[in-house]
Amino acid sequence: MIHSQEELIEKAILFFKRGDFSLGYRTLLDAGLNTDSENIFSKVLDFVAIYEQESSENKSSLLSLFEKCATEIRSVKIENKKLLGQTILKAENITKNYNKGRFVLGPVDVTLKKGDIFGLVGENGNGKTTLLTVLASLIKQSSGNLSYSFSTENKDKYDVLSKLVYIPQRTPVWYGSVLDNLKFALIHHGVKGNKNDLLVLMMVARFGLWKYKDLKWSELSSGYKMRFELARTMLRKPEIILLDEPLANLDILAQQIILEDLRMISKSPVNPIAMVFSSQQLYEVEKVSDEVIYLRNGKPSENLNLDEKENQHVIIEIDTENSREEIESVFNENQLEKLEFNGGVYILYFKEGFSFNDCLAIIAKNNFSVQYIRDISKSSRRFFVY
Ligand SMILES: Nc1ncnc2c1ncn2[C@@H]1O[C@H](COP(=O)(O)OP(=O)(O)OP(=O)(O)O)[C@@H](O)[C@H]1O
Repeated sequence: MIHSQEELIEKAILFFKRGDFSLGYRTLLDAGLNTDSENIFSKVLDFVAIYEQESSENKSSLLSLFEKCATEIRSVKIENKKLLGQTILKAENITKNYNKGRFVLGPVDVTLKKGDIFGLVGENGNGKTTLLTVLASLIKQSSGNLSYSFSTENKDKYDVLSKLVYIPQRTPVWYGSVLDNLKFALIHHGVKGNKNDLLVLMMVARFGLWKYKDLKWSELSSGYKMRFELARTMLRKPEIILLDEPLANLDILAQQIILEDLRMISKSPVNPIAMVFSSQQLYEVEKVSDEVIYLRNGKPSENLNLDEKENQHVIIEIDTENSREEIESVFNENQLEKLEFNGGVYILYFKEGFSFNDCLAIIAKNNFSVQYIRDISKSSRRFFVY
């Protein structure tokens, strides 16, 4: 976890030096954005123009310019307001009924702090969108309390909604170019003139839209549309972001970049944001989330703290060409408790005292052909088993 602007800049340089150029670049842009200084923005954008021109994958020739830019950013002292960890949203005993009780969400409790990133998973129709839209105050809960603690007093409902952004699964169509739309969004937020131009370009670079800034909605792929939504959202300086299926329709690389960006945004040492996002990409969700809320029939499952030690039994998911009989034959009855096959992968439940490494050793010794193996003992994946 990064706790200060200084650490963020150090990290950016380290990433770049190690050859993780894109991560270093995005981290540097985050640090630049934190300064909120037009002077710094224009210096960073000089570097951006060179970086974006560089066609080679290997950007190590730009290291000294990168470091120079980092030094400029470092010259702006930023007060550490210690916002990370402050409670910003509290939802207690929330329920929502549809169709005279045919679907009931909850009761659900959610406490979100700045810097928290929560994943929301569950099969289709289990209430993920309903919960997100209740948390976003877009629909009213049937019962329960919902409160926000933003850093400044909210004047009115519009004020609340500007600090809280909900990004729906199907984002609306917009007209004109990426750049013009972002400029317009920022004007709407009260920033005009030179600062508007610079800040928009910073955000365009930050979300990888530099080469696409003149394109229209219809010319962008799903991944870039999502990047645009994030750029537009961040211009509003939100304190809570709620995202419905941001990974839908994205290829694996785009998913990883968006997830890393969500993590970076939420864990910002200067402007940390509380975030909840729903997704069907279970493992990816678990990788970045501090907590996972798993909904089944509208109810959150208990015992889903991923760190909890309660589950001592190892459960593994394995994709292998070996047959059920072969699997059963290599584990003895003191080891394997249960074996399930859903047609795609096997789920093996082991008895207490048998570890994942014990399992790997037996599989290796017996020369199994393994396409894939994963320890799901602490994953919500185990709730998706029938
Ligand atoms: N406006 C509505 N009026 C009546 N029923 C609704 C309404 N919105 C959702 N529902 C019902 O509530 C249930 C939960 O829907 P919701 O969209 O919240 O689930 P979800 O987990 O987001 O599903 P998916 O993964 O398919 O997007 C479903 O049975 C749905 O039919």
